[in-house]
Amino acid sequence: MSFTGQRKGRLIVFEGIDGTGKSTHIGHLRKYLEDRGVEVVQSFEPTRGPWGRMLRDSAVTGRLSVREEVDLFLKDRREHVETLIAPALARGAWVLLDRYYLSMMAYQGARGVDPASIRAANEEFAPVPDAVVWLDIPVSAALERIGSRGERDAFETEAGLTACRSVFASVHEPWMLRVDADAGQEEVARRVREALREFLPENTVE
Ligand SMILES: Nc1ncnc2c1ncn2[C@@H]1O[C@H](COP(=O)(O)OP(=O)(O)OP(=O)(O)O)[C@@H](O)[C@H]1O
Ligand SMILES: Cc1cn([C@H]2C[C@H](O)[C@@H](COP(=O)(O)O)O2)c(=O)[nH]c1=O
Repeated sequence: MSFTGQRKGRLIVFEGIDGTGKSTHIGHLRKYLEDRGVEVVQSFEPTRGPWGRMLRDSAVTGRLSVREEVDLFLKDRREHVETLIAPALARGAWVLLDRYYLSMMAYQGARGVDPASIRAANEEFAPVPDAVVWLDIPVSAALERIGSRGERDAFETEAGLTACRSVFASVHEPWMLRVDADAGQEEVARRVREALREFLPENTVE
């Protein structure tokens, strides 16, 4: 089975290793779209639901086994799709997500689970994105950005992030849009709009 819900809106996902600027650039894109009259629903994974909270707690209190992570991320995402993503797409909103199942391919993939089987398990119920904006920066630059905001958590080791970046790089799909995010915020925001040009209202990029 794959997702069969109505899709009048767009599903745009921001992905990348930690500290690449996903939440910053979702904010910029949201403003750009809302200024042009588009209804935007912004969300993130792991969510604030019960499964998502267990996952976030584990980043601080001690990492779960990879099987437990897979199980919890799938439960969290299923609930996210049912309660927020599918209804928003059905009514025509644009859904901007900070992480989705590409993160699971990268992060649980980096812990030894086959990324292709993770993708297949997710696509049984989760809508395939219209576009994934992969914000790419070198791991050293990401660690610098993470470092400047305080302690790193258990998901944020150098070896782990290097492995995750390789998984993102291995996804070759027309909807996987790599954006070089190792530049100032204004320039990266412009690159994001350029990458999404075909989707944007009136096809304009300013
Ligand atoms: N283009 C940029 N150049 C320099 N710094 C940036 C840029 N974009 C974001 N930052 C800064 O980098 C830090 C991380 O940004 P942000 O929280 O948006 O990243 P993120 O990808 O959402 O992180 P995480 O995945 O860890 O939640 C913040 O301090 C932000 O101000
Ligand atoms: C969706 C998803 C996320 N993760 C990891 C990736 C990050 O290290 C954390 C979330 O932290 P953020 O600062 O809120 O981005 O969760 C994962 O391992 N698998 C997933 O499916």
